[in-house]
Amino acid sequence: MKALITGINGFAGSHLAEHLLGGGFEVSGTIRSSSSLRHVVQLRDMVRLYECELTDHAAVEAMIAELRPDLIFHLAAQSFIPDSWAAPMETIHNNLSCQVHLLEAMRKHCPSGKILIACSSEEYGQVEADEVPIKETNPLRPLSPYAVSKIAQNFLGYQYFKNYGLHAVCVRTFNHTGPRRGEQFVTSNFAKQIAEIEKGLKPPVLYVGNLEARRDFTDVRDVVRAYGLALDKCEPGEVYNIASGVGREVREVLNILLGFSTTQIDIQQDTSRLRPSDVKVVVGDYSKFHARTGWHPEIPFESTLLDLLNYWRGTI
Ligand SMILES: C[C@H]1O[C@H](OP(=O)(O)OP(=O)(O)OC[C@H]2O[C@@H](n3cnc4c(=O)[nH]c(N)nc43)[C@H](O)[C@@H]2O)[C@@H](O)[C@@H](O)C1=O
Repeated sequence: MKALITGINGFAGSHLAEHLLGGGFEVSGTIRSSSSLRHVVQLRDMVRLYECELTDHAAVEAMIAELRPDLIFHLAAQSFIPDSWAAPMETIHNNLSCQVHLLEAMRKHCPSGKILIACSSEEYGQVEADEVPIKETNPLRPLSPYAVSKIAQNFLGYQYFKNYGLHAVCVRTFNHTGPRRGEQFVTSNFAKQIAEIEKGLKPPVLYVGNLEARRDFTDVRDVVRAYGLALDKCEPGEVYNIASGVGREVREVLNILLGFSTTQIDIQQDTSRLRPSDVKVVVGDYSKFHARTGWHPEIPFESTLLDLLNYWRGTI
């Protein structure tokens, strides 16, 4: 069975590659010409890499026509929310053009393939206190250009299923983390700062943004397992939450990470890390996905954070 991962050198993409290789899949993945390959370097001999700019429709069509994958895991995206306020059109254009190019190429060259579209809990946006934990049926009230782009990706999957019968499954993944998480995201950013302070590479001050936001974190290794199950067992045209069901304040995340270190560290708010709007509470209900697949997150959050901190301790 041939699987294609867009953004294989990314955080989730590299973990998914390892998971699928373990399951006996023939794995290919897209990278950009500027990619460093650092997350897939150890897999170089086991995966086939396509240098393919997904915003280029001819390049995508040529790749899909050649490979004709059975499964596509579409993970590549501009995924850092603050960047979407700084450059909204870039996020919208990037996330939508990649999606349309893949769906069009599939329709022509591998119409019986399956595609997983990595969408986001950000689609729910403004969530009221009585709507938590959030179900897939919750209204979508997006609060960032990124959220709007993910809603559009989500509905493109639905539209291609309805129009052409393409097997498109959308997952709304809540926050996830673990080793290799990009350093701009909160868990990784705090962990990297701690590792730098421990090594004396920066003064003992850890900068933070809004510590009051409550988020639902899952280990990336549980998330990629869910992605495999989604294409194996879920209904096309449908959307599924992937979450842990547990909400934690960012302050709690910080305290867990600090608890792994014996170094004395001061905390300081950096106002440039605050956002034009930050959803207060995001906690997901994953019962629809569980009913279909039997999936539960398995890795304790503390282990995830320790693995992440140790990743930075070994990287910098
Ligand atoms: C589901 C969703 O998940 C991710 O988006 P995100 O939630 O924006 O992730 P994050 O790690 O940047 O922020 C989480 C929370 O943490 C707060 N926060 C406090 N202090 C800092 C801080 O210093 N840095 C950052 N980055 N955040 C901070 C920040 O204000 C926010 O409330 C992406 O995968 C996205 O693609 C996606 O789909």
